[in-house]
Amino acid sequence: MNLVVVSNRVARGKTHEPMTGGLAAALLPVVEKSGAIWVGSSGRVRDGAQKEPFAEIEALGAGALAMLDLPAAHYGGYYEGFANSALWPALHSRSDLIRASHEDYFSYREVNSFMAKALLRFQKPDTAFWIQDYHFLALGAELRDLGVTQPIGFFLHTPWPDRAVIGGVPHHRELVEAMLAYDLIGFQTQDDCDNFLGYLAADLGLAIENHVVTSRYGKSHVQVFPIGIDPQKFAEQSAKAVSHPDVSRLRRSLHGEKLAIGVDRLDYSKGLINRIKAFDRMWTLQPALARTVSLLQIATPSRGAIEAYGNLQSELAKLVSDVNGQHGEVDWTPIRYLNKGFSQTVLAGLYRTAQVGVVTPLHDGMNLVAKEYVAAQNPADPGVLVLSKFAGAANELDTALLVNPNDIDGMARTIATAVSMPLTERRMRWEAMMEKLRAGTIQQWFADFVDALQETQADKAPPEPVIVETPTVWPLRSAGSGARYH
Ligand SMILES: O=P(O)(O)OC[C@H]1O[C@H](O[C@H]2O[C@H](CO)[C@@H](O)[C@H](O)[C@H]2O)[C@H](O)[C@@H](O)[C@@H]1O
Ligand SMILES: O=c1ccn([C@@H]2O[C@H](COP(=O)(O)OP(=O)(O)O)[C@@H](O)[C@H]2O)c(=O)[nH]1
Repeated sequence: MNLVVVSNRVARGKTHEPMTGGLAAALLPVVEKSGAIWVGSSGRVRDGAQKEPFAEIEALGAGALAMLDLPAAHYGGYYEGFANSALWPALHSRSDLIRASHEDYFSYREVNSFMAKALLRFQKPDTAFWIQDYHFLALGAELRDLGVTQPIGFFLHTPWPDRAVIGGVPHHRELVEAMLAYDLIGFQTQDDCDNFLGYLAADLGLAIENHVVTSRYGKSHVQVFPIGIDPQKFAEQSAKAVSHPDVSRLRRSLHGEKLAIGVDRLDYSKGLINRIKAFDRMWTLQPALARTVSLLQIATPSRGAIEAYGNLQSELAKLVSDVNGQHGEVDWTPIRYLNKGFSQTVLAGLYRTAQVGVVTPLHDGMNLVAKEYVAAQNPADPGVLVLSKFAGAANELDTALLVNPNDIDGMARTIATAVSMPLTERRMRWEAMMEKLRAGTIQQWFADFVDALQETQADKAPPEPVIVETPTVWPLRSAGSGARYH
């Protein structure tokens, strides 16, 4: 099978650089090994891209990475607009933040259609397409409209909320109907899957049998595939990274004091405000914990052109400054707050240095940081994970200290409990979590999805290999080493 993976953001094979987001971080090692072609945005835009598309193509393991310049006229409306100001807030149950104009929706559909046409160049008779995430809900339908009959799968990395919330997204009905062009639709958790099926049944009046729904496109299989990490890799990296200059400088600066760590994109879904308030509350209620435990919060800038993100950045910076002003001493800073990214190698060492990992999103598809923190611990003296019950990861990491991120007092008490947890209990909880991580690796996730996508073809007539030639399908101009695709 010739696999074509598609996502808005792609990652280049450089593990010494920070990864922006879990999707790119998770896919890089597995796509690299699989020999697939990974197609996504180059992060650049181009006037007239629809007439003359431009892709930078480079080798990626046994396969290739194709990075497309997206149409300048539609990029903003697609990425900052419909994808991240309408779909993202809705998918994270923040109806209050939904902002969507008809122009943005038009741009979103234009970029989906642009991507579909670009993908035809990578199509072979035995191709299977695997589309990632909410940026491309309608890409499968666009491909079907272009005559593609090969298997097309879709995986959503975010939550799928209650049907009432989805109902608040303009054009929700046509988008969900378009999703039914996918042969396989994957979700992170059973709750997401149930919410989606609930929408199909109640809003579209569709019958669902054994997680299979039939629409004008045929059958779509709806299943759960919790994304994982490579725990072995994080364990090895973290053991090595203790001697990295950033990690050893951090350790020396602690003077034996305990450390809690948070690593998040600066996103309102991550619950950063409530987290900082919980630390504030903890130091207020238990002053003995001042100087005993501090917080290192890495908050990597994200989607800064969107108002809600800019507002969060200002609010958070002010809150951190207030809390440091309140609890700090001439020789002690309660919160080290960094707006920059680190490579995963360094992160692994930072995770291992911290006795407590705090992962407290209000809603999160999975949250790979939670899994990475666990995998990076020293088996002889593991740290404690404080984890929101609203992160997808909580389904597997159920021996973490689970918290309600809206309950600031509760979180404050739980962080204090984590700081003083005895070694035997830490080990017991950690070993149970490691077992789950070893059972659900990223390699397993990738293989399970691809196998399930192939299985969806069992009840179909063998596909006619269709290579569509229409005047709207253009050749890609390319740069780099992969000209073999053109
Ligand atoms: O590409 P950006 O706009 O910079 O955003 C970064 C990514 O954020 C989201 O990541 C999700 O995927 C993770 C892996 O499955 C999951 O653990 C996390 O809960 C999700 O939030 C987004 O879904 C990606 O498309 C973005 O690339
Ligand atoms: O400075 C940083 C911060 C984060 N990450 C990576 O970014 C990903 C974040 O994924 P997660 O699922 O936690 O959240 P997302 O940002 O995708 O919503 C993880 O793999 C982290 O290791 C990184 O490489 N450097």
